[in-house]
Amino acid sequence: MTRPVTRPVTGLEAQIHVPDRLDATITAPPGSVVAVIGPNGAGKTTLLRALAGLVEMTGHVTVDTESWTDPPRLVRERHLGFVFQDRSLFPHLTALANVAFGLQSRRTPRRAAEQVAQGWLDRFAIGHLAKRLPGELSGGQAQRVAIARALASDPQLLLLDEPFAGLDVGVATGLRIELARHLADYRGVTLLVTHDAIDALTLADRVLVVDEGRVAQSGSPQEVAARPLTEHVARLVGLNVIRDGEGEGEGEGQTYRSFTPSSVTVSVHRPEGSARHQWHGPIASVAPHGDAVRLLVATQEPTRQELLADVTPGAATELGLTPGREVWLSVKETAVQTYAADRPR
Ligand SMILES: Nc1ncnc2c1ncn2[C@@H]1O[C@H](COP(=O)(O)OP(=O)(O)OP(=O)(O)O)[C@@H](O)[C@H]1O
Repeated sequence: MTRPVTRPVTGLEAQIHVPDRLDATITAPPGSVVAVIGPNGAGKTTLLRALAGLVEMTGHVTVDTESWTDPPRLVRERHLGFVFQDRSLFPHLTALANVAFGLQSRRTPRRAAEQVAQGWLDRFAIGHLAKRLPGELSGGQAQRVAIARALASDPQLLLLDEPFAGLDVGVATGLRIELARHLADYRGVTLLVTHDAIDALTLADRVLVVDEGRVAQSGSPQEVAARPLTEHVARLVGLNVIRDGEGEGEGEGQTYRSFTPSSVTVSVHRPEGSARHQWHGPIASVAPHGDAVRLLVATQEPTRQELLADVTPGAATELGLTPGREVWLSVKETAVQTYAADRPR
């Protein structure tokens, strides 16, 4: 759906400070999809809620050259669509009326709003549930209504907080395809909080990594996946990453080393020689991973972090690789990628 051009479309520019919770700067051009990733409690939801006007903040939020913070606009005065984790559908309105609500509040006549709303519900395969109240829907169905509602009014800013969480795989896949189709034509800015590397890699043009209330990294999904700067992202993309010179400060100038779990050699005795990339510690967990067995090893000084190593099922049995077993890990120099952190943009 395209919106008539009534104002400049320049995207999002925001600087957000929420005491003790978040300090983040974000810019996103029109039509871009920014995946926001980071561990639990990092500040991702706070970022979205601050943009929506639901959290007290200092700084500024500018969308398509309009300031939403100076003077402060109420949530309902911000043209945004959001799906928060609690879904927050209006309990007394039917699914159809929930989706039509945003359109009507932007002066679309009721009949027309309901037609558009029905189209969205049909697209998400829940058209037959239009007359149900949220309390009569399953969690997954309510989530689809919430996503339909967020998209239907063609907002300037779309905020999706883990929209696929808790859905079964088939439904999530269908929604992803539908959402990707919609986002391809959407001229506003989308922020998508996700714990899924697939979402970040397939739906987003940019990734913003939030860690401990700060932006730890930002870049294209390919850049971030290839050169992760946080352990959390390394895990999401299935890599090991080690920060060199711990304690020497972080961010710009810091050097990182990354390598794949399959490049790690696991032995139960200290390997001969003095390989530069060698660690030692007990196995924390063992799990199947595709055709391999993936070990998580809690390495000791000086790295003191968990590293992944893939071994064949045969080797796992032969070497008795079970949790608690002490092992040595080593990696050849040629398998290690070394890079420096750029300043987060
Ligand atoms: N209403 C609140 N009042 C005070 N602190 C809060 C409030 N909501 C969240 N926090 C704190 O702010 C920090 C960031 O929380 P936030 O919900 O933004 O994290 P998140 O990255 O979205 O995490 P998750 O992935 O678990 O949803 C956490 O330390 C959290 O405990």
